[in-house]
Amino acid sequence: MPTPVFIAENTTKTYVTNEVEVHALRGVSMTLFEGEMVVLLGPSGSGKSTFLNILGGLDNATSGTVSFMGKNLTDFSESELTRYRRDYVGFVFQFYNLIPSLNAWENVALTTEIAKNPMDPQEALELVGLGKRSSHFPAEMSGGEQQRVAIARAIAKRPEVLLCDEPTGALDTKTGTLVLEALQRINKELGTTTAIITHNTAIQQMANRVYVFKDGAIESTHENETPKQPSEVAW
Ligand SMILES: Nc1ncnc2c1ncn2[C@@H]1O[C@H](COP(=O)(O)OP(=O)(O)OP(=O)(O)O)[C@@H](O)[C@H]1O
Repeated sequence: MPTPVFIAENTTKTYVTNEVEVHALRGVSMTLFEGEMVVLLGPSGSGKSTFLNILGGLDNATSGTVSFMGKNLTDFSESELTRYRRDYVGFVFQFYNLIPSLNAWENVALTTEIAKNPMDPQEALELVGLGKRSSHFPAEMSGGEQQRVAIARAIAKRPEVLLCDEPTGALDTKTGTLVLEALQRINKELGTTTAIITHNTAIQQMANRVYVFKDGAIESTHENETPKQPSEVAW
């Protein structure tokens, strides 16, 4: 039996702004298993990022429970959440958030210096196919290369989970494929449980399991018996 990493049960999230309530999540239940790659699809505003942020300890649920490896995240204090994010979670966002004045190696070293059991920054860069670019600065790299540095930075601390919010959203097909190949390689070689939010429905073909969000709930889910390689996915 695969081990559950996350178990979310009936998770809701209501944002209240100027007395207006937005029901971003209306009762999401989902189990993510160790080593899985899942894709979250759904229209804009359907709650995907809110859910991913709750899994990653960047936000908290209004009701329901979310457990990570048997521990209830909803009971964590702020300092426990900070430790959880630092030790267990890698984040990748649409925009790479690299420090322009640091080269690729130094950008990755920023996280390895505070991690418990990090890999060498060079090893992380090699995993994403940028072993030869470690002394290059962000301005000297393409968008896809910068995103791969951001992925190297996220995985260099050997996180249990990698949470990616539109990792290819700013990229063309060719560079996007390289980024997806890096994510798939990390998932396979390190066994990192990976969740990817995307608007690109073709990307679902590389996942083990797909969840489609609608209006703050999961509208449908399905499994892929044989996930495809990014290079086989036409988009
Ligand atoms: N901090 C916030 N304060 C108030 N409302 C918010 C906040 N964050 C998200 N929302 C609202 O919650 C709903 C869900 O947003 P969310 O970003 O989770 O959707 P999404 O599916 O990720 O959308 P997208 O694909 O556009 O990123 C939206 O109506 C959004 O406006």
